[in-house]
Amino acid sequence: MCTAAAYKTKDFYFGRTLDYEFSFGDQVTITPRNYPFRFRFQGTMETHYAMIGMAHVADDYPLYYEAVNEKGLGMAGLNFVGNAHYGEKADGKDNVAQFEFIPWILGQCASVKEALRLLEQVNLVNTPFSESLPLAQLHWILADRDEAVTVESVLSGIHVYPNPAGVLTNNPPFPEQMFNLNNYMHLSPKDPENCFSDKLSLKTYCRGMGALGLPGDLSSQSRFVRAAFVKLNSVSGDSEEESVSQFFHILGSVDQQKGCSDLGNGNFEMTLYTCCCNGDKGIYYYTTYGNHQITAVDMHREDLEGTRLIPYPLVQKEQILYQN
Ligand SMILES: C[C@H](CCC(=O)NCCS(=O)(=O)O)[C@H]1CC[C@H]2[C@@H]3CC[C@@H]4C[C@H](O)CC[C@]4(C)[C@H]3C[C@H](O)[C@]12C
Repeated sequence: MCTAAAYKTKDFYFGRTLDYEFSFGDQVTITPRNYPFRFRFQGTMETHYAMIGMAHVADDYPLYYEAVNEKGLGMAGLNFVGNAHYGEKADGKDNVAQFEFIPWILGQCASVKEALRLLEQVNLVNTPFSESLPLAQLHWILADRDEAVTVESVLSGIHVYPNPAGVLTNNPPFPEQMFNLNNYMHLSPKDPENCFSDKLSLKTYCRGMGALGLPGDLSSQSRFVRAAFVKLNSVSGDSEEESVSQFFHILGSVDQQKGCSDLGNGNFEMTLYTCCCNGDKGIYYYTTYGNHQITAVDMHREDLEGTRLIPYPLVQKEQILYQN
């Protein structure tokens, strides 16, 4: 499972948790403007917006899990197993292989508005990257500082939904996730009133009782409710430190500890990494399961006119600051 969120203070922040039982070999990867993207059906994109995100680099190609571009548009792919469906190549469409979707959009679009226009033409094609990297069943959240949408390619075609919650997890399909929030409209960050009965003198005996009933488990529907509640009620200062810190706290609400989701054979799902991209500054912040210190890569410290990928291996070990 994974959870993604878009958040705005002074700047725009976008990030996700990636939950899985093993790593694909992830690297924070910058794609500069002149790296040629060779699409399977759409020819070569010689120049494009620069982007930064987490990717598995294979054959010198950045297989992005999520990224933001230099214009502040962010996009993340999250598992959508059993529902995702990609088609065959179709005439008169922009045929984009599933693994090319993030470069296709972030390479050319400066905003969600621009992406919506491009999406009308897109046909997501079921071509795998390679034999060893087969199709991933995903859906996507696309967000800028003004709005967010969810993109789902299913049997009936591509659907683009406005995403006013600005969060995404996994199954069920997005309209059901949003409908399910109706069940939680009574949750509040404020103290509850006694609506139960005026014949009982019920009282708030501690803080935080307004959100009693917020689901605490790791299922994707529960994480959706939790991430939406925490994000939409989030209060933080708007400095870079306060915003980034708050963003990690928001995603901390859906953190998966190793041991709590047993997949059998000694495998456990856990939050392998959590990231927060500042879309305005092009800075990618991350923590990993084994390293709680926030590490950052700033794309503007690199030559964005370059032609070669710039990958950074993750800092995976805990860095403890001894005070004595
Ligand atoms: C595993 C992750 C989702 C985590 C998740 O949600 N786990 C819950 C399981 S569940 O919800 O219980 O089912 C997803 C998210 C993004 C994916 C990569 C996207 C690029 C590339 C596409 C290629 O085609 C295949 C290889 C490739 C590197 C992909 C590997 C893997 O698929 C990634 C990491």
